[in-house]
Formats: sequence, structure tokens, C-alpha cells
Amino acid sequence: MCELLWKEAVGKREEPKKDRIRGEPIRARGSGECGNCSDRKMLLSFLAVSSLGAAVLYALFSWLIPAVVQYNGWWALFWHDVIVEKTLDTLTRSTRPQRLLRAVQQKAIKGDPQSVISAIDYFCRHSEWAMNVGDEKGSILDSVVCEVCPTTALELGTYCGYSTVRIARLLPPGTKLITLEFNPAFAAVARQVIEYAGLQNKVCLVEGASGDLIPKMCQMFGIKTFDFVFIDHWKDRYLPDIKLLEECQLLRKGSILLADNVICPGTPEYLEYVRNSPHYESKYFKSHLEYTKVEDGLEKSVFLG
Ligand SMILES: C[S@@+](CC[C@H](N)C(=O)[O-])C[C@H]1O[C@@H](n2cnc3c(N)ncnc32)[C@H](O)[C@@H]1O
Ligand SMILES: [Mg+2]
Repeated sequence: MCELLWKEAVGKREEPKKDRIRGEPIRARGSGECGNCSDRKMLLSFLAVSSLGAAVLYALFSWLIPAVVQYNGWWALFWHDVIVEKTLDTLTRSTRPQRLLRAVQQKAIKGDPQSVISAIDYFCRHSEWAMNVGDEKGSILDSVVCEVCPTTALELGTYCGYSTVRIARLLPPGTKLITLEFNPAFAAVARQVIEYAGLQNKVCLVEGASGDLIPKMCQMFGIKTFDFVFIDHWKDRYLPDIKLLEECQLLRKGSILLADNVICPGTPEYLEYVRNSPHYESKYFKSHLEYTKVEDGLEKSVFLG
């Protein structure tokens, strides 16, 4: 009986092939083992290698990459702005500003600017990083706007309208914020974000390049000088554009310039200029690159005339 059961159990295995001349079983080449043993060994090594690979990938994505991009500015921008954004754009067939707008429409309360700001910050901390000034530097921006209490205000670089909403919600009645954005797709999203926050009457979003629009401020809006300018467009434009504001006499004694990202990605020529020019008194506010732990800050410069 036992013999029968044993045959039943092992009988289905292939008989090892035998050497035709010597009649001995042929062993698996090189290993000194039978074919089945070597298959099992291969399977085990495959499982070991793939589990090791999975563990390495897990460590990479759950720990190493987040740690590196939290503390290294170059990697943070490359990871969030190139790798993640392009991948998500391709996978979701939408753009980051469109995804950000959807988050606002789903999470924020219409007509409530604070809820729009919170919805964007939540989206950027939990779903996708985006190049808004962010909550940490945003509170410095808020305090400067409150201190200046401007009657004329200009923003260079709107993107999705996050800082526009932050500034406009604090403006005294009757003050309009002029914000410039040269990317039509970003401008279209920003208009919807500003309208969702109920601030469309306090903001004038102009589509176009700062270099072309700054000289037209008087002609377009009858503006003589700006009390407050928030500078947050492409970093190589900071210096030429404040020189343009000076040339067009759009700065008065006491006008305040607040420049974002002076450390990361950085604006060395601009900093050198405002810190060494006798026409400015400048102060650095240390903070972090939006939604990371990388050092960045805002430079507040008072125009002395
Ligand atoms: C860093 S984002 C602005 C972020 C925004 N201030 C915020 O904190 O929510 C910079 C924006 O400036 C725009 N920009 C860059 N150079 C510009 C220029 N010369 N004129 C107008 N817009 C510009 C870009 O298209 C981009 O949307
Ligand atoms: Mg910025």
C-alpha cells in the first residue's frame, strides 16, 4: 500500500535520462545536480533577486528620493518640476495647473480666499509640489503686504494665482493688484482660481511679458508709481525688470520690492545689485523653498529714491 502511494506521489516525475552506453543517469551539466534541482535553484535565485530589487525600489521611492528632494534644492526642482510633472502629465493627460485647479474646485469654498490658499497648500504638500510661494514664505509675504498697505501693487509672475490670491485678499478696498503672466495656459487657470476666491474685482491679470508690459503701466492703468512690487517670475528677469521699473519712474521713495526665491533657484545678480546700490535698503528673510526644507528666502528692498 505504502509502495503504491509512494509510486503515485513520485511516479509522475520524469525518469532521469540515462547514458545509452553506461546506463547511468545523466547529471545536469556543470552543477552535478539533476535538472529539477537546478530549476528549483534558478527559481529561488530569481525570487531572491526580484525581492531584493523590490526592496531597493521601495527604499528608493519611500525614503531616499523624498529625503534627497527635501534637502537638496537642485534635486528638488529637477525631481518635482521635470520628472514628476512630466510623468503625471503623460499619465493623466492633464497639466499640473489643471490638476491644481481641480483640487481648488473640489476642496475650497467659493468666495473664500483662505480656503483656496489652504486647498492649494494641501494639494502641494500631499499630491504634487508646485512653484507657488507656498505657506511658509507666504506668511512673510502677508506680513509685508499688511505693513505696506499698498494702494498700487504689481506682481511679476502669476502662475496659478496662489500669491495673487494671498496678496489681493489683504489689500485695502479700492486697491487693485496688477499681475503679469506670459504663459496663456497658466493665465487661464489663474483667472479661474482668482474668480473662485471671489477676488476678480481686486485683480487685473495681464497676459504678456514683463519687459513689454512694464513700460505700458501708465498708459494702460494710469499708474504713476507702485507702492509694492512682488517679484516672482523667471529669475534672470529680476534685475532687468527692476532697472526697467526705475527707468520708467514707476518706483517712488519708499516703494517696497519683495523678491521670492533669492536663494533657490537663486538670483545672485539681483541680490548683489539691491544690497550694494545706494538707492536701496535691503533685508533678507530666511525661509525655505516652497513645500521643502531647502533653504530659500525673500529679499525686501526699500527704494530710497
Ligand atoms: C514661480 S512662478 C510664479 C508663482 C506665483 N507668484 C505664486 O507664488 O503663486 C513664475 C511665473 O512667471 C511667469 N513668467 C516668467 N517670466 C515672465 C515674464 N518675463 N513675464 C511674465 N511672466 C513671466 C512664468 O510663466 C511662471 O508662471
Ligand atoms: Mg517663487
